[in-house]
Amino acid sequence: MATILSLSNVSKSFAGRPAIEGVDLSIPADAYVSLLGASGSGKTTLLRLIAGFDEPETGTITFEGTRLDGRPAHERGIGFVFQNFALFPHLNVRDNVAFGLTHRTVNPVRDEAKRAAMVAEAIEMVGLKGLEQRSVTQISGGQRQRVALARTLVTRPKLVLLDEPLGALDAHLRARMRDELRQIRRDLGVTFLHVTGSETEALAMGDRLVVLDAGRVGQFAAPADVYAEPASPGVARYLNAFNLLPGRLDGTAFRTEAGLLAMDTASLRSGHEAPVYAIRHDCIAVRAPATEMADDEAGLSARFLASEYSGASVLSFFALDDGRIVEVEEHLSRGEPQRLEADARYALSWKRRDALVFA
Ligand SMILES: Nc1ncnc2c1ncn2[C@@H]1O[C@H](COP(=O)(O)OP(=O)(O)OP(=O)(O)O)[C@@H](O)[C@H]1O
Repeated sequence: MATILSLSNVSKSFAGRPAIEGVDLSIPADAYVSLLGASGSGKTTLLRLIAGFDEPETGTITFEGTRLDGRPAHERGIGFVFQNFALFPHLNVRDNVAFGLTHRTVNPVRDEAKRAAMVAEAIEMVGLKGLEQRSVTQISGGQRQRVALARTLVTRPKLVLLDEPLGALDAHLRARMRDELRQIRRDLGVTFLHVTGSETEALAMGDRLVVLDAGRVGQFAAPADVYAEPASPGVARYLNAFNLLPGRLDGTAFRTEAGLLAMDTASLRSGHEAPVYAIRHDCIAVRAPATEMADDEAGLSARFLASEYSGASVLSFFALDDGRIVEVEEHLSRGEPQRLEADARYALSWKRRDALVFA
């Protein structure tokens, strides 16, 4: 796959504190790339460096084979859509979309007929046909979001940076816009680099997923691969799908404060400073206390605290003997959820091969 954007050893700090550290990335052309990370992990800083609102202290950024060092934002040919997409309130939908084409310094489109055709095409693409004359103060949040997108797409960038573009929308609209964004991107064949703090959004939308961990690239892979095999406890934490139990290797097992966990040697991922045992929420079975474990299983005893329904699944919270909370996810498609008694003890168990042991 051809590379459209590459970053090599890019770093940026604020008042001596690193925000981005030694980032190397090759973003493929014609792809949807999600960028996930905790608050403060450097996501916005990275986008600002690519867009040209900030310059890196070290490293180089290359876009379509050309180094971007020192080149101002408006000459980079990179589009961006930010969360608080400031539209011009005194202009209607069409004029908001046309604004960027008319006023840009590089290749402004002054031919009126050509400009009108490009604007109409962009408006149609984002599904706003019929609303051209409407003031942007008289349309819904989702429609405003689409105006912001059309305003960027009309300039036909090969790369669009999106910083939490769905952040201001309600849950229902967010879900719908996810599909629309993917579809629009596919139709155009451009690259989207989409920053989100939501792991579900990142996993659902990206063909590729970058996980930023304290200013560094924690992992860059297909979402399914990151989910199945996070590269570090830090990456696993952002996915919000793993129980992470600190402890230490003890012979062929892993010792936690809450008990000894049998493990397969194939589960071991070496090279990590602070040892952590990781087991995904949806890999854990809840059984009667003192249920015998099979030879290929591991588990711990825990006290049931509470459950939370979230549509298709139930998330149950248990306390281990060291007070640590373990989460168990049960998919309702597999049948009625178990009835669990508050404060009662249960045996939590899982297949050893489903665990990852970072040590
Ligand atoms: N202009 C600035 N001046 C000083 N520090 C800054 C500035 N911009 C960002 N930072 C710091 O750099 C780090 C990374 O910030 P950044 O906004 O890139 O994170 P983020 O991952 O986008 O966070 P969020 O998800 O909360 O938006 C943070 O510690 C932040 O406080």
